[in-house]
Amino acid sequence: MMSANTTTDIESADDIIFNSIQPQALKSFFLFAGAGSGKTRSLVNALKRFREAFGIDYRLQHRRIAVITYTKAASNVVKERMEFDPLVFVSTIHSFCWELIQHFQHDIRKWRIAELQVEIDTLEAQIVNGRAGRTLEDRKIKLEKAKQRLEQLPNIKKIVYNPNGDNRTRDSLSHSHVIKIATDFIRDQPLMQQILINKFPIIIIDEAQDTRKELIEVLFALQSKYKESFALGLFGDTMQRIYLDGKENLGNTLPEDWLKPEKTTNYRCPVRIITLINQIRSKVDTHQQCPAENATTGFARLFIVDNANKDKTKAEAEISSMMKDLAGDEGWQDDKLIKKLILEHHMAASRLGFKELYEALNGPESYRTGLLDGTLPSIQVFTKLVAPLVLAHQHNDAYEVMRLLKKHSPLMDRTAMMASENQIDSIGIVHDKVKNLLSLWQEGSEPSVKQVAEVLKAEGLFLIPDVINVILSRKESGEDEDASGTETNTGDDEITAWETALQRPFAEIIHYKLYVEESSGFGTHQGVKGLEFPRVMVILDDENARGNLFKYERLFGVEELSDRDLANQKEGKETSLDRTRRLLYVACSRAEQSLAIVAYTSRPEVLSKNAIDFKWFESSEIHLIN
Ligand SMILES: Nc1ncnc2c1ncn2[C@@H]1O[C@H](COP(=O)(O)OP(=O)(O)OP(=O)(O)O)[C@@H](O)[C@H]1O
Repeated sequence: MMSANTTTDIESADDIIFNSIQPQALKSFFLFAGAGSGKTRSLVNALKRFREAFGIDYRLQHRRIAVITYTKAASNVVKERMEFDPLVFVSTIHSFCWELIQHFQHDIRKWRIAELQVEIDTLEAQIVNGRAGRTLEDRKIKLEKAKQRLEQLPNIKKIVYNPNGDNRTRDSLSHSHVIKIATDFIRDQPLMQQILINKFPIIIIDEAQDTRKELIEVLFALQSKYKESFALGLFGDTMQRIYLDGKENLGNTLPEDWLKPEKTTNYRCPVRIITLINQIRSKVDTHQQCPAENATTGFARLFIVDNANKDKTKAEAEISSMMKDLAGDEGWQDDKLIKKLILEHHMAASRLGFKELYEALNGPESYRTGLLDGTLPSIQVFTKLVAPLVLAHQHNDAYEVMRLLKKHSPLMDRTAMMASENQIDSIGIVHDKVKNLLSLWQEGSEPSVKQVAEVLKAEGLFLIPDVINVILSRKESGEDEDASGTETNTGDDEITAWETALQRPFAEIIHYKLYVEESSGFGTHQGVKGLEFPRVMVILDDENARGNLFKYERLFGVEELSDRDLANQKEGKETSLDRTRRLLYVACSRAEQSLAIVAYTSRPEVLSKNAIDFKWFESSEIHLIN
C-alpha cells in the first residue's frame, strides 16, 4: 500500500524485523521490499541491533544467524557491513547447503550411490528398448561413465564440493547435487533438523522469491514443526521473481502466524519512474511504492521502432541522442555511461558475434537460465578457465596462468603433486601441456571449441563436463545418425546442443564471456538484478527472441495470447504475459535518473495507443522512430 509517511514505514518494518528475531520470542516473517527499497540496509540494521542485544549469549551457546544471499557479491556486501562478525553466517544458498551437509559423508555417499543406481537403471532400460543409432551409442557411453563413478565411489576418501565449477574432480559434487542433498536431508533426517535449528535458529533469506523452491518448501515445513525454536525471515518481492526455479506466489501464501512487514519507499528511482513501475505492477497486486522525500522528477520515455527498421544500432544511437536533449543530460551521449538492457539475448548475440553458439546452447530448456547469467556449468570450463588462461598468456601474465592452473587443474591439485616424485619436473610437464593448448592460437589460427576441448581432454589440463566427454568419446565409426531422432530426454538435447556448439570458433566463447560479464556495454537482464544505473535503455525486441518465455508484443497488447497462454490463464497458471511483466518491472526499476524504453514492433500505432491506454505513458512521452 502507498504509505503517507515514509519514516514510519522504515521504522516499522525495521522494528518488526528486529522484534521477530528475539531469541525467546521467535517469529517468522516475509518482508515485502519492492525495487530500491533498501533491503540490505534493513537487514544490516536488524543484525546490528541483534548483535548488540543478544550477541554475547548467542556466541556462548555456539549459535549463529544464517543469512542467505542470491549472489556472492551480495554476501560480501553484508559480510563487510557486519565487519566479518562470525555471529552471522553469510553465504549463498549453495555454500549454506554445503555447510550443513559436509560432515555427513556417509549419508552423502549413500545418496550418491542411490542416485547413480537410478541413473544406471534408467539408461539400461532405455538401451534395451532403444533403436540403433547415435542416441543409443551416447547412452552406452553415459552408462559406462555412471558405472565407473559408482565403482569409484568407495575409493573416494572424502566427497567435496567446489562452488566454482562443474564436476572438477571425480570426488566433487555439482551445484545441483548440493541443493538436492541438503533438501532431502532436511526433509527426511530428524538429526539434521536438530543440528540445523540448534546451529542456526534464525535463517534470513534475501531474494527469497528466486530461491530454489524445493529448499524453501522444506524450510517452511521445518518452521511449522519447530515454531518456538526456529524462525525464517524472508526478504523479497514477488514482482521481481525472474528465475523459473523460484517459488510462485511466495508472500501471498504465507502461514497465518507469519508477520508481513512492508517497505514502501523506493530510494532509487525518481518520481516519474516510480509512477511507471507502479502502473506496470498495478495489474498484479496492490503493492505500490512512493518516492523518497528528496526524489527528483526524472525522465521516462517510450521509443517505438518499426520492425522494418533494420539498422537497430543506428536507431538506438539516435534514441540516445534524443534522450540527451530531452533529459538535458550529456551522459546519454557516452555509451559507457548508458546501461543497455537486452531482455532477449539474440540481438546482443548477433551484434557481438556469438549468435550460433548462443542459439545452439539456448536449445535445451535446462540450459536457458544458466546461459543467460553465465552460470551454465558445462560452458564454464571454457569461460572461466580456458579463456582467462589464453587472455593471461596473451598479456604475458605468467602469474595468472599459474594461478589458474594451481587452482583448477587436476594435474596440479594437492594429491597429484604429492604423488609426483619430482614436483619441478611435474610443473614442467604441465607447462608443456599448456603450450600445446596455446599452440592452437599460433600464427593467428582460430581454433574451434571442439579443438580446444580435445586438447584439454588429451592433456588432462582441466576436467571436461560429462556432456562434452560423451561427444568426444564417440568412436569415429559411431557416426551412424539415428534418422528417426524421436528419442529424447534431457540429456540428449543437451548433447545435440553441444554437438553444434563445439563446431563454433572459440572466439564466440570469448564474445559470449564478455557479454555475460557485462564488459560489452550491454547488460543481461538477469545479470542486472539487484543493481542500479543512472541511465537505462531497456530494449524490447521479440523478433530477435527465441522461445516463448517472454513476449513484449503480447504484454503491449500488439499480439494475441497463444493458446497455451489462454489455457494457462483459464487454469489460473502463470502465462508469458506474467513473466514478461515482471521482467519489464525489474529492468525499468534499475534506473536512478532516466529511462528509455525502446520497443521494436510490427504495429507501432497499436503499441503506442495501448501504452497510453494502460496509463504507462502520456502521448507526449512517446516517440515514433522510422
Ligand atoms: N533509508 C534509506 N535512505 C536513503 N537511501 C537509501 C535508504 N535505503 C536504501 N537507500 C539507497 O537506495 C538504493 C536502493 O537500495 P537497495 O539496492 O538496497 O535496494 P533493494 O531493496 O535491494 O532493491 P532491488 O530489489 O530493486 O534490488 C541504494 O542506492 C541505497 O543506498
